[in-house]
Amino acid sequence: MQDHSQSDPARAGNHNTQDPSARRVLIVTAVEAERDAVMRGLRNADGFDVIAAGVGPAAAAAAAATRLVRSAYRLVISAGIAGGFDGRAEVGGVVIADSIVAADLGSETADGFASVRELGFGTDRIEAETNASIRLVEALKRAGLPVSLGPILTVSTTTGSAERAAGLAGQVPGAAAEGMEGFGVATAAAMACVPVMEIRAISNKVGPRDRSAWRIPEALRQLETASSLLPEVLS
Ligand SMILES: O=C(O)c1cccc(C(=O)CC[C@H]2O[C@@H](n3cnc4c(=O)[nH]cnc43)[C@H](O)[C@@H]2O)c1
Repeated sequence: MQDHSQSDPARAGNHNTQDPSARRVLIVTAVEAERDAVMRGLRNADGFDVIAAGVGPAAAAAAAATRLVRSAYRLVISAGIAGGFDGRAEVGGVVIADSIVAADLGSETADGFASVRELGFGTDRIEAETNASIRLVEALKRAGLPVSLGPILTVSTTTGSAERAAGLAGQVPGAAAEGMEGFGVATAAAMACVPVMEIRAISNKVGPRDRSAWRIPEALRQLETASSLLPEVLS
């Protein structure tokens, strides 16, 4: 795990503080390029720790949980690039989660996919912090970025076919984007009773895999812009 906290030496020993004003925001990305984009956007703003946890829900959950037991946070954010569902999120746009959905956590059955919720083993959906998410959507619109609010799916295997994309869109009505870390971060946040958000800049369409069509530099710029709005939105 790469840890590039915008650290404040004064908070050493600040573990589990009861002072809400002292609590910080934890932002978890998958890779260093995403972390660096978030940090460029934040421009050394106070009160944010940004870490690159690695790809996938397990690394994201473990890294977030490790930070959450060491320090008190008022909010945790899963941030990065993602695939966008046709008609819901365009490449070069941004998606903010209203809910964070574990889209492939469950069982295949004779009748199709059954989620962990349907199987009676827990939840497949964690609601995002509503007010801050809506404020960020409004700020992104004012900044002129294409933005949508909707479910962001977490998968352990990226979608690689039109059939799978259609299946996921049918399984989760309104599905807007697909990433690989959100539900891991959200699970760690929920267990620590901390609200969560997910911010995804769209680098590619969800569907047949064509890495040459991924617009990563553009998505990282949009992630940077979205991150630059956070200090005001969360103040
Ligand atoms: O190669 C690079 O320069 C580079 C820079 C930034 C990020 C990457 C990644 O490969 C990030 C992997 C990360 O991206 C998410 N992601 C993006 N598109 C999808 C998708 O269609 N389905 C699922 N996840 C997607 C995911 O969260 C990965 O962790 C490379």
